[in-house]
Amino acid sequence: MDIDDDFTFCQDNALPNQKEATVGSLSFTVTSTASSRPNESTTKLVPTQANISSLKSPAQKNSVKKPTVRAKVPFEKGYSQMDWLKLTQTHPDLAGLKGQSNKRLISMDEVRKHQTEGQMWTVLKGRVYNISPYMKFHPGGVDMLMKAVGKDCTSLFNKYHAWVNAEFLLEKCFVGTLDEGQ
Ligand code: HEM
Repeated sequence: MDIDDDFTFCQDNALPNQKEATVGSLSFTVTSTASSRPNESTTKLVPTQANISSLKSPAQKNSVKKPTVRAKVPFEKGYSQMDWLKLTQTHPDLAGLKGQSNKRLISMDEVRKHQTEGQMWTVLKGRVYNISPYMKFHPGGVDMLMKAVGKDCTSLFNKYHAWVNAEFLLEKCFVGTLDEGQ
């Protein structure tokens, strides 16, 4: 509300262009307000801080997304993905088969029994792997991969990285096919 419109705002003798007038027995103080208003065209409207933020569209507000935290573990020297690929090409028996065929069915019971150093088995998408040699190469860390040992880790695997080509990475660690009928 403007000062001039506010009848509670008393400015006795404060305004210019005042004169006395009478109508019958009543007398009034007549005040001309024509020149007392500031020139509105020169008035600047400066938005407050609160207004500035409310002027932003919702799209602008949410355009900066927080990055998803990825718990990738820095690899130890000699345990990069490149080192793993080299090892898969040079090691004669990463699966630890010792001459046994990998063209056989393996029960879940047998998988559960393989939880020792050198023989850590897991099931991924119906295939059984010895992940023991891959432990220190796993970019998600040893602790995470240990959760897969002796179990079917398919859902965990898909939860963290369904896009990873494990069939290729663990090709040389393949020990057999899970016997789904058991
Ligand atoms: C068993 C076979 C597995 C293989 C071959 C494998 C392989 C990989 C690879 C290649 C990466 C790097 C992914 C990237 O750079 O985008 C990775 C990261 C990771 N893995 Fe695995 N992984 C396996 C199982 C698991 C399991 C069972 C878990 C969880 C219990 C897990 C948890 C993680 C985590 C937390 C990361 C780091 C975060 C990320 O890259 O998004 N992995 N893994």
